[in-house]
Amino acid sequence: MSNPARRIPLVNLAHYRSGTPQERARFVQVFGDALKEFGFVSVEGHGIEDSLIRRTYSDVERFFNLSEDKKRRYTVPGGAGQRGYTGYGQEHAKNRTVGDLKEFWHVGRELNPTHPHFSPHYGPNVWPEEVPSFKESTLKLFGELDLAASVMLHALAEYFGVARDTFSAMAQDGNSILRLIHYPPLKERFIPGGVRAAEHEDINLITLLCEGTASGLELLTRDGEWIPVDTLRGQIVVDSGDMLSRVTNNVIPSTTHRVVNPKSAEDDTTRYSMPFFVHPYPNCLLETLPLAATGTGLPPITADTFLQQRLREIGLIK
Ligand SMILES: O=C(O)CCC(=O)C(=O)O
Ligand SMILES: [Fe+2]
Repeated sequence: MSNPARRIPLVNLAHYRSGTPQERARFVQVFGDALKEFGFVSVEGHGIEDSLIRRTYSDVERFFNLSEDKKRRYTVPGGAGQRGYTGYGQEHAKNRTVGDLKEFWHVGRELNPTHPHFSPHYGPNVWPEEVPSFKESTLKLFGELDLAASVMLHALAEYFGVARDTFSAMAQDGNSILRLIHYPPLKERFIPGGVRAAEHEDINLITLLCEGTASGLELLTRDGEWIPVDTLRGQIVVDSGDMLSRVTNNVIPSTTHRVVNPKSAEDDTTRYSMPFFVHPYPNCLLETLPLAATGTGLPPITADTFLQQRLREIGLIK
């Protein structure tokens, strides 16, 4: 059952960046409470130009309109889908075997191989020669989302009353990834039993989702109710992932969400979306922070080991 009357909280990032002390404090409170209680929050005033989002979607559409043969040339062998193209049905949610009804492209951070956070597991990017502007638009969007994310992570640290860079330092020059997703109409491609994105939790710290081009995203509330998430123009939807849950000792649990299949032939249109997964640097130790939690939490693990485990569980490492 989904109840369209419930809406996730909305905050304005400009209030945190340049508002009055009261506006800043209010942002911190609403943002933190929303992640804790809902696992999702909508953010406006994020400063990312609408024209950049349009331009990126247009490049993404041009890429996915290429033939299968051309697209497959950009799959990186042995790369666990972390850069370039991953084909339709390749990824499945943890604990499922049927692949999701989507294909996607991953853009990673451009790090020099001599950088201390460079890991041979993740890099370098590849670029589709058929869409010359793809590199510029996606890297620019990557940079802007990265910046917005670090501001949000500052606010989250303030929420917990810990040093402002507690979370942002984990993600600084980290393994964040921009995922450009194409969900074709079901009448064109379908896998029996498949879902556009079966219910799952994101692996990373937080995810920033620019508005999708069609509806379908739903979240599972902490009390077990599926509700639709509107990804409106001008707003970024933010959700909490497993790594944040781990370092906060589940004070901020990760949030289960999914993208449901179109419900009618009329709704059976193409959907694009662009989640930006904020990841720590590979050697970052995910250990329980001394926040308000009780108990000691799970044993420390590096972000890299954790991610490799999860990539196996979702079928990207065979
Ligand atoms: O397409 C969307 O709106 C969400 C996709 C998603 O949840 C994911 O790729 O982890
Ligand atoms: Fe997700």
